[in-house]
Amino acid sequence: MTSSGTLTTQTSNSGEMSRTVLQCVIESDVSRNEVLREIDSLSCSPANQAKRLLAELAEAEKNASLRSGSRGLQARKALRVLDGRVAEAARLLDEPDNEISEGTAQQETREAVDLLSELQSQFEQMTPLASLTSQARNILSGLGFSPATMDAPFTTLSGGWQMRCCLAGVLLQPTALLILDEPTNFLDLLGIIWLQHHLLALIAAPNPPTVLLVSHDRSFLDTLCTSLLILRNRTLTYFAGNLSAYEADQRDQKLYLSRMKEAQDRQIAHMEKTIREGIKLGKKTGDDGKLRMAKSRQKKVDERMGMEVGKGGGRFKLNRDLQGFHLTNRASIEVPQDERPITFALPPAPTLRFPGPLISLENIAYAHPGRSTPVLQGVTLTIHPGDRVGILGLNGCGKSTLLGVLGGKVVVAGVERHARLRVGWYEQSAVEELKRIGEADPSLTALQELQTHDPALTPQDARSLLSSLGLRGSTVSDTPLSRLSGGQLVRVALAKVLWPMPHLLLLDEVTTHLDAESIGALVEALREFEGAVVVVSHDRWAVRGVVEEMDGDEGEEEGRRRVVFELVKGGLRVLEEGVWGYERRLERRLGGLLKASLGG
Ligand SMILES: Nc1ncnc2c1ncn2[C@@H]1O[C@H](COP(=O)(O)OP(=O)(O)OP(=O)(O)O)[C@@H](O)[C@H]1O
Repeated sequence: MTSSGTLTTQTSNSGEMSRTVLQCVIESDVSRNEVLREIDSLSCSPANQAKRLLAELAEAEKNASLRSGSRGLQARKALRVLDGRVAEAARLLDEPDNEISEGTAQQETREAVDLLSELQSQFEQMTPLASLTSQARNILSGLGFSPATMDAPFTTLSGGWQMRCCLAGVLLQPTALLILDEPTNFLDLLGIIWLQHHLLALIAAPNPPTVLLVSHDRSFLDTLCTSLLILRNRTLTYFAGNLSAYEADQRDQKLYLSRMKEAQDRQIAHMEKTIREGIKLGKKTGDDGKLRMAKSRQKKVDERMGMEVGKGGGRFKLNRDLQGFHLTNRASIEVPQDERPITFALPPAPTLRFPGPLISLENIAYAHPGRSTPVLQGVTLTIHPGDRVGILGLNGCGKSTLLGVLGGKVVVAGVERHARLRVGWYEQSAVEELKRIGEADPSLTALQELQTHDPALTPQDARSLLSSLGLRGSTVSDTPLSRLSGGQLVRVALAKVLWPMPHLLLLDEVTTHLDAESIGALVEALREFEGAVVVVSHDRWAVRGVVEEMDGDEGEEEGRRRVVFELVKGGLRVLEEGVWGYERRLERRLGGLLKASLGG
């Protein structure tokens, strides 16, 4: 059976009050449901199928040309069907058929029996419920559910966990086409790594589904994708390879074509010079040979310069590589022009009048009101100007709470700040907050919102700040906030964080609504930023890009500390092997669960 699973369509299926998470996941198997429904409709609708079948059989019984044995057999078959005893009916179907005469009644009976037989074979191919349940439990574990949460009612879950449950439902289905739209959005790194391995195993298994994946997580995309569909300027292009390969190919193509064009331009200039000289000399001396040679060269310049290599990499051939009517025999060399590149330009960080650390936390502890267990305990951390600090950790380990302490919202003992410290804090909920503001005032624009944030900000300064983050023109002054995309709202939120310019930037899951190209541009800008940056993210590529040293960095930024911490059991632990080491550790931790999720 060919079917497709989508993450989005499952939400409403899972909304019933009493069903547990596990039930929701199992029942979201659409192909299984389809077969069960059909069997159900055959056996449970006496008003149509059953009555008609029985009536036809009774009619057939009266027909002298039918042998009673055959009629009896058909009747028994139908009754089994109507009872919903599918396996029993299939066994009867395997019994040798008796002689059956032609006729409408018999024809319909035969159709019903065939249909049942087909349903039976589909049903047999379906995973038995017991193993489906254990598979569902493994998938839910991989996505971070504890056994207790699996048996809790679906409606008691938060939005993020409900989305994980829907994702589990999609992953459970046998499917020919698996469409996943930003599946990592609600996952922590452990969940992302599990999903990555689960999908890798799925596509390596016999009869793998085609997986159509939309994601802004580069590491995830690069590991999984074997080909890309690039939608740009309303045109869809195909590339055989992953995102890194595509970018490298684009760079190589551009370099190759621009070198080819430069060389050919020099050659043309030289040929034109010799043509001019040849014509001049030919006319002066009356040498027709020179004039003929100049003419032939001119023809070559006019018709034969351009692409020397065809689409397949071989010699350029007019018929194959340049179809249609053309005035020349070659395609001209088109060096791909960069589209308006996506850039983020962060204003320079202000300097502090006197030196010293920006902020120090000395053995701090914090428990949320009403909670007995502290979410932070014994945390010691010092941040100096220019530092790059990454904080990784599983969902709920306290990363946002720690940023709350650094940002001054959560007040605890043991915190010392530089007297002039200005902190810019991009909160995880920044986009949702802007959406709320936009809904409350449907005419409010990004420009107005920025000026509300700081009335001292002139419209020109607000425009130039938004423009440095990639928002320009009528998008900032005419389009209401409520109509901006998630990526555009991230830019508005960042503009608010960057004004007035902070010494310390706290970024909590800033990549969530950005596309891969924008994330690349933001990472690039953050690498250049002179102030200190603390980044919390489940995006391995982004944390690596902002915090860790890259080739060619050495010696460039003396004194800049780069460190990645894991926040675990309330405390910070330095990840000596950085993001890479953490990823490997999580893989080891997932161990058997990775094998179990595919029933292996
Ligand atoms: N205002 C609050 N009152 C009570 N508990 C809270 C509050 N805010 C957060 N918590 C709890 O504190 C713990 C840490 O939450 P926090 O948001 O800091 O984690 P996190 O590591 O940032 O999670 P995530 O990766 O999901 O963003 C969680 O168990 C959370 O439920």
